[in-house]
Amino acid sequence: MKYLVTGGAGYVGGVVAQHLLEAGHEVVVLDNLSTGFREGVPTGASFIEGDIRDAAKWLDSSFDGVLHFAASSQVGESVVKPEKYWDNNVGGTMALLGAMREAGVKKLVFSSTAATYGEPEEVPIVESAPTRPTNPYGASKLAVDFMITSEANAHGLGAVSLRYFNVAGAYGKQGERHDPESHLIPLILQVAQGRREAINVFGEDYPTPDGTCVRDYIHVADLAEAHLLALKAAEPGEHLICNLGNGEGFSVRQVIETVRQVTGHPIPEVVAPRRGGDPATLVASAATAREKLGWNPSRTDLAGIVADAWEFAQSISAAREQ
Ligand SMILES: O=c1ccn([C@@H]2O[C@H](COP(=O)(O)OP(=O)(O)O[C@H]3O[C@H](CO)[C@H](O)[C@H](O)[C@H]3O)[C@@H](O)[C@H]2O)c(=O)[nH]1
Repeated sequence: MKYLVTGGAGYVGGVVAQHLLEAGHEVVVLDNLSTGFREGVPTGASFIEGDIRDAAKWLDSSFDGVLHFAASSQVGESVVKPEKYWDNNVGGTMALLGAMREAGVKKLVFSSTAATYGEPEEVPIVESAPTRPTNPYGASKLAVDFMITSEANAHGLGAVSLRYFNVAGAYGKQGERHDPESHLIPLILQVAQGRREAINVFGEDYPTPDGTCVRDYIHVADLAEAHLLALKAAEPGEHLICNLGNGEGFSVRQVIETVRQVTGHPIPEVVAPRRGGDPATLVASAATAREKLGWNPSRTDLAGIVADAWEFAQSISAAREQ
């Protein structure tokens, strides 16, 4: 099959593109390199440097489906620059859906997020939980989910939205890196590398066992496998929404301790004020993904996830020093 992967020069999109190639598919990556890296596009994929708003230039009936990752995805930035999120995530996806309709491409897998739920009433979170996003990033992704449902109902699109919890780890040459770095595991690894003195713990007075925020960390390769299963499960005229997480929560302090064990570095920590908009606990129920996609994550051990992230962090530092 031939698939368009938007955002395929980014972390998750690149890993999914790699999995598609390994499964024998033809892959065309469309990425404007605003946050992605050209070298992250897997070998064997064709690459178009371009914007999703112009997808109609390249999308034609030779494609069997689209996997859509291209988006702005920084929660903090979305609060100060909401217009960027409505424009890129909502406007961009509207253009992409229009191009798909014109070209007769009827299958879509969309990268949605746990941020669509906001502060949950109950954990683990099921897909029928209330969606009350606490920031424009989550709101823009929720708006896209609604857009996709209506496209499926009106025009027969077969779609699956995958709501990711905290994606981590690495696969092949793709790992997590942002500029500036803002995510917990890569930041702690920078401390282990001596590039940062200490890790800030954003709040230790949450209603959790050790007072720090609890998240559900999922290996990027397990996440990628769900996308290939979603392509098989997508049915014309239907929009399926599935959470992707391991169903087990780890606190910020547990993650720091795991990084100490994996890297052998002491990792000093500094308690800092809470970060705005952080829910105390986000843990997925992935029962829908297991039942409807046949998904069965196998890399659920946090130390293993951190070890893969550590190997990637070391490889990019070695490349930087050359
Ligand atoms: O220096 C840091 C960085 C993070 N944290 C804490 O570590 C946890 C994880 O933070 P991340 O920034 O790594 O991840 P988030 O849970 O905030 O974000 C994830 O979930 C969001 C939705 O809520 C978005 O989908 C986002 O892209 C995704 O990475 C949070 O409690 C955060 O407060 C710290 O204590 N110190």
